[in-house]
Amino acid sequence: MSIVKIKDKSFKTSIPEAEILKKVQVVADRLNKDYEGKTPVFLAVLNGAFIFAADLMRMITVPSEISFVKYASYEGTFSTGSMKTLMGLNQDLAGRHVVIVEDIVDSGFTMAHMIEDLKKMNPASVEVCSLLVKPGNLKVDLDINYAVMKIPNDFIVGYGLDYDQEGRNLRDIYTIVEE
Ligand SMILES: O=P(O)(O)OC[C@H]1O[C@H](OP(=O)(O)OP(=O)(O)O)[C@H](O)[C@@H]1O
Ligand code: HPA
Repeated sequence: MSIVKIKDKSFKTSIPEAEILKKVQVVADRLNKDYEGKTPVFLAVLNGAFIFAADLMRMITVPSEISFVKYASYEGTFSTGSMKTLMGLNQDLAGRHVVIVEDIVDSGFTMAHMIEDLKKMNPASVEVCSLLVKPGNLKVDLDINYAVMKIPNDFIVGYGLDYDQEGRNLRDIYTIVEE
C-alpha cells in the first residue's frame, strides 16, 4: 500500500489500476453487446471522467461517437443559490442512444440533473455508465445501468478524480486517511 499527500490530506491506495481496467472491460463487454447496431453517443462529463472515458472508449468495438460535456456553475447571482448549465453539447441527440460516461455518482444530484436535461432533447434512450457509485450516499432515485464499481462513502482521488483539483493524474484510486 502506498500513501500520497495532497495539500493537507493523506490518501492510501485502495483500487490499483490493473483491477480498475479489468472491471472497466467487463462493463465495456456489456455495452458492446447491448449497443450492437445502435451507434450510441457517449457523453463524457469533464473534468473527472476524462481518464475513464479514454480507457472505456478503447474497449468499445461497436460503431459509436463520443463528445465531452461540462457542467458550469454560476453561483451567487441567482436567488435560488446555484444553477448548473450543460456546456459543450453541439450535436442533435434526437432519436440517438445516449450513454453518459461519468467518473462518480456520489449524492446523485449531478446525474439526475443531467438526465433531466438530456431527456428534453428527445433521445431514443439515456443510460448512465459510471466508474464509481457510492450507494450509501445516494440522495435521489437513480437507475445506473452500467456501474463499474460500488464503493463506500469515503472520499477518494486518482484515475481522474481530484481533491481540490489535484491528484487526477494518479494511476490508482486512493482513499482518504482520516487523522
Ligand atoms: O453525485 P454528485 O454528488 O453530484 O457528485 C458527482 C459529481 O461530482 C464530481 O464533479 P465536480 O463537480 O467535482 O467536477 P469535476 O468532474 O471537474 O471534478 C464528479 O465528477 C461528478 O460529476
Ligand atoms: N472524490 C473526488 N471527487 C468527488 C467525490 C470523491 O469522493 N465525490 C464527488 N466528487
